[in-house]
Amino acid sequence: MGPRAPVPHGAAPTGAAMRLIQNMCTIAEYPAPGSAAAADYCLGAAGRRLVKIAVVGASGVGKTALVVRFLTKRFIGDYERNAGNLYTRQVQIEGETLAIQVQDTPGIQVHENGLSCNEQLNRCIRWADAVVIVFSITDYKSYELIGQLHQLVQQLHLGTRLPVVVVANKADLLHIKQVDPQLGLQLANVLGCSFYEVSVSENYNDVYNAFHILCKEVSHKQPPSSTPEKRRTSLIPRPKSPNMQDLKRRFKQALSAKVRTVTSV
Ligand SMILES: Nc1nc2c(ncn2[C@@H]2O[C@H](COP(=O)(O)OP(=O)(O)OP(=O)(O)O)[C@@H](O)[C@H]2O)c(=O)[nH]1
Repeated sequence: MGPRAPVPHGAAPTGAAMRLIQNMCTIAEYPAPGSAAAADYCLGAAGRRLVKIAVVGASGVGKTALVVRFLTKRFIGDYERNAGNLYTRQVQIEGETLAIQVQDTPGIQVHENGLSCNEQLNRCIRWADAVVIVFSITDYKSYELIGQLHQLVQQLHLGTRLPVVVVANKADLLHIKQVDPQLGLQLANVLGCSFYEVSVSENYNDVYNAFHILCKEVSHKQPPSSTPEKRRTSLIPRPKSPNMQDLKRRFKQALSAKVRTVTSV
């Protein structure tokens, strides 16, 4: 068995989930921006391009289950309430291996006067290259939150169109459905987001596809030429072009020396 994942402060996935996920830390443990450790995080040992994804949504919609399913292909039914863990894995996108980091975020509570958006959530969204907004088809309030969360993403990324996918989870619980997944699709279309209806408990492929499409969108937005490897090669100094004046002068000197030698014979 590999090394145990560090146990984060506060609540976390159950022991079973923890043992499945090797490469994990909490937001608090994330290296400070600009530090050497952060640079390692950004590229990984192999210098791969990095895609950072934040998973947001109301409490209990299945965010942790979704992330764990994506990372391990397993559904682990029971999680303690989440304090915000960061997970990493690699994915193949169009022949390129990308390092991806997935940030699970604490569930949002809805109050009469709006969202309880703490600074931790804002920080996660600011940090992300792409966002998964999750709602549950068994919870109408979680559906109503989508618009506000999308707005928050836009506010925190002014001037950029961040790739966002809306995920309607718990598709297996049709008997207690409160939201028709069609509504989710319509809203996603209006917001210009991709949409997936999934059952984290019953299907891995849909979960994988939702993350895959985000990675693809991000990778298209960050052309490979911006990778540090490429930038490094462009920093290698080009040989200086020969100075023509200098060459001419030296040629003349050599010529006159030869003439002198010939005349002295
Ligand atoms: N039937 C069913 N249950 C699910 C599905 N996805 C998640 N669950 C269950 O829903 C409950 C909540 O899942 P979590 O992953 O903890 O939800 P969360 O959004 O991370 O919750 P917070 O940590 O409070 O934000 C758990 O009991 C899961 O087993 C699903 O697709 N189908």
